[in-house]
Amino acid sequence: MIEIRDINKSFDENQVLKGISSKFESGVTNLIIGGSGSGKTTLLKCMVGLHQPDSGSVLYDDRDFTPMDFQERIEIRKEIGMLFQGSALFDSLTVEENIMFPLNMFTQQTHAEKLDRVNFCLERVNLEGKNKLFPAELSGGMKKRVGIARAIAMNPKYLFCDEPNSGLDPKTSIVIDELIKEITEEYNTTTIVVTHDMNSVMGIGDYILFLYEGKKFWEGSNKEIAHTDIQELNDFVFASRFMKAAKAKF
Ligand SMILES: Nc1ncnc2c1ncn2[C@@H]1O[C@H](COP(=O)(O)OP(=O)(O)OP(=O)(O)O)[C@@H](O)[C@H]1O
Repeated sequence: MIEIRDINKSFDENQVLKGISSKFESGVTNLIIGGSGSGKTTLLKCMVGLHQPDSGSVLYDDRDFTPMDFQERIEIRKEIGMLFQGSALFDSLTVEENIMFPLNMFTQQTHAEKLDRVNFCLERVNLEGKNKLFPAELSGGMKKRVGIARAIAMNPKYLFCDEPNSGLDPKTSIVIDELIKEITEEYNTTTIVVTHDMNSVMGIGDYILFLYEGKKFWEGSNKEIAHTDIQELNDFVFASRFMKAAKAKF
C-alpha cells in the first residue's frame, strides 16, 4: 500500500499540487486521471522521487520515502517497477538485454538466473522467444509488453505506469490494460496508472483519483463514476457525445 499525505509542489509561482492525500491499496488497479496540466505526472514523479515535494509525505507500506537520502531510497527503488510513457526501451539493446537491465543493475544473480527471469517475464507478457529482437522490430503494443516485462523483472511490490495506452489502438489498449490488471492481482502489487483513457477508467479503474487544477477533486471506483453528478468529473470522463449517451444507459 502507498499512502500520500498532503502533497504540495510548486514550480516557481505555479502551485501544481495542492494538498493531495490518498491511499493506494495493493492488488487493485489505482488510476490517476485528470485533464492536461492537472498535475498527474508531477504527482507520479513526487511519488517515485523524481521530484521532491515542497511538503507532505509518501509512505511505502508505512516507510516514509520523502525524508530519505539517495542511499536510503535504493531499497525502496528496487521494489518499484516503472512502465514509462512511450515504453522508453533502449533502442540499441535487444528485448532480452532491455529486460535484463534492472537485474544487472540491482542483483548479483548469475547470467543463467537472469536469463531464466527474462524468459519467465517474456512468457508472462506473451512474448516468449522474442529475446533477440530489437525495439525497432516491434509494434507499439509489443514495445509496451516488453516495457511491462522489464517493469516486473525485479518482482516489484509497486508498479507505476505512465500513460500505458498512449499511441495504441483501442483493442491493443485493452490487452495492455488487462495485462496490468492480471499482474496486479496475481502478484498483489500496488499499481498506479496515470491515464487519459476512458476505456481504462471504465475497464480497470478499481480506485480512481481525479485531479482538477492540482487538487484532489473526487475519488471512487469505476462503478461509482457512472453515477456521479460532479460537473467537472462528468465533463472530463463523459466528454464525447458517445460517452454521454453511454452514461445515460448505466
Ligand atoms: N519541471 C517542470 N518545471 C516547471 N513546470 C512544470 C514542470 N513539470 C510540470 N510543470 C507544470 O506543472 C503543471 C502540471 O503538469 P503535469 O505534467 O503534471 O500535468 P499532467 O496532468 O500530467 O498533464 P498531461 O496530461 O498533459 O501530461 C503544468 O502547468 C506544467 O507546465
